Amino acid sequence: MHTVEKIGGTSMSRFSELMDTILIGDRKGDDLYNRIFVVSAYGGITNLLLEHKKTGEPGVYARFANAENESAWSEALTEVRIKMLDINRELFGDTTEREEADAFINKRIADVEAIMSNLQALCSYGHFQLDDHLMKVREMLAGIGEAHSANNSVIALRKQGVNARLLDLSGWDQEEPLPFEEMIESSFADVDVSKEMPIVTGYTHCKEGLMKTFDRGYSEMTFSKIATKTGANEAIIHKEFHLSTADPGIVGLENVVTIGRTNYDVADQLSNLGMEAIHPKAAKGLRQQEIELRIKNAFEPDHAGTVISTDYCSEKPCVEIIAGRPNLFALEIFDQEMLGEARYDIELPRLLNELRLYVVNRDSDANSITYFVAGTRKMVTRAVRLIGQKFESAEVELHKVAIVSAIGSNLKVPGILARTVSSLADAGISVQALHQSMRQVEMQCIVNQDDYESAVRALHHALIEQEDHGDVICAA
Ligand SMILES: Nc1ncnc2c1ncn2[C@@H]1O[C@H](COP(=O)(O)OP(=O)(O)O)[C@@H](O)[C@H]1O
Ligand SMILES: N[C@@H](CC(=O)OP(=O)(O)O)C(=O)O
Repeated sequence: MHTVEKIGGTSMSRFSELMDTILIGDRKGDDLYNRIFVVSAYGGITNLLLEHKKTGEPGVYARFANAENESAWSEALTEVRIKMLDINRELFGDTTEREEADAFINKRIADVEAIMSNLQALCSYGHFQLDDHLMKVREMLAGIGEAHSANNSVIALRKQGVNARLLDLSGWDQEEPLPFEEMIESSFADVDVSKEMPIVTGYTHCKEGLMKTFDRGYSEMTFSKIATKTGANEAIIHKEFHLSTADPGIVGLENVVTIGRTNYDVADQLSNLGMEAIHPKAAKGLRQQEIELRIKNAFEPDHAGTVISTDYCSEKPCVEIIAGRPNLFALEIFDQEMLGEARYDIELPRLLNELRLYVVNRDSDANSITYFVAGTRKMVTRAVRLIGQKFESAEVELHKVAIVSAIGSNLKVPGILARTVSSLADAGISVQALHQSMRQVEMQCIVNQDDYESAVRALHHALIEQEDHGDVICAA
């Protein structure tokens, strides 16, 4: 029986520590095997290759797609190359391993650069449209990030005598794309996990287009598909911290409590806020095959971590996590013609979707609707213009906001809403809007962007630190 284990990008950036914890540690001989590792690109690399996941700042792909200036994307690609070579130097120093690692990535980057230049030249002729090829470019670029980290891991592990094997699913040099499941099956066909340690790229090139169907966070799709196809005993996601009651980076490692158990419903709420405990679509396959999912701290391998299951519900009602999402835009549409008119509810989400703006939440009253969206300012400004054109009597306003949210598998705590609002008021934070749905798994407060971190700290202090949870809420 084997496990499938995903290593997130932030953890991959601390690779030498991973060698001493999850990859090798004290393991010898057979104990090293029966583990399949799926790796993400090193932290920040996919952001540079595509666009920043949270702020939307353009990377190579976004510059190429916008085609504002012909050389902007190639300068950005050079920047990524330098960054990748820096990582290689840090990992391997002046060794032959470094030469091998550098040659691999230089070749990939040179190939993709040539393809992109040729495509740009071709599309200067009116018969060829850049838009028709953008998704392929996006996939090629994304795949380089994972090929880099996976190849380096194999080089480093082999040097330590581990029989690591690179499974490059990014489709380089492949003639025809296979369907997702077939791609996984054929890649594992001749792998003996009891004697080899597969290091698999988080990006899978496939007919359906992993990027098109799942977009960012795709490595979790590869991970869950491998777990279900190979019949894993357990699926494990390794992260930089334990899944905690709040971001340790904001409230301080000494104030957070580790979450021992939670359910997929809570994980979905976290993912909506951009903290991907697990990609919601990745969770589905694992759930259906009843494969247990565990989130672990990559640097504390002996800790049981967090087990996510379908039916867990905290016995005692309590807030389990304070999560949130900064850098959102509130797009407020006021129109007295709106009363009793369903057109707005139908057309506005469609327009936002076409502009690839992610709607985190919405609220409405008799004559206004506000969407809380994530995306670039450029796209949001475009949305404002298009809404104005479509609904002539509408007045559209934009505000920079953040969402802070209290989440729990059993949130039916008496008076919780009042405690939440008064803790923010006591911290001098003005609440711009408040959401709680009848299912009571989450309570969201909209605050000004500048108040984001202090709001997370105030809620964590009031709703979690006051409770006596010890080190772990419900140890796994
Ligand atoms: N509730 C939380 N528990 C643990 N980490 C959190 C939490 N909320 C936010 N974080 C932050 O998430 C970061 C990891 O981000 P993520 O994108 O999930 O990483 P990865 O690269 O491993 O996929 C950590 O550095 C941590 O600061
Ligand atoms: N590196 C990719 C894929 C991924 O899933 O990354 P991470 O595991 O670091 O969230 C991204 O940023 O989208």
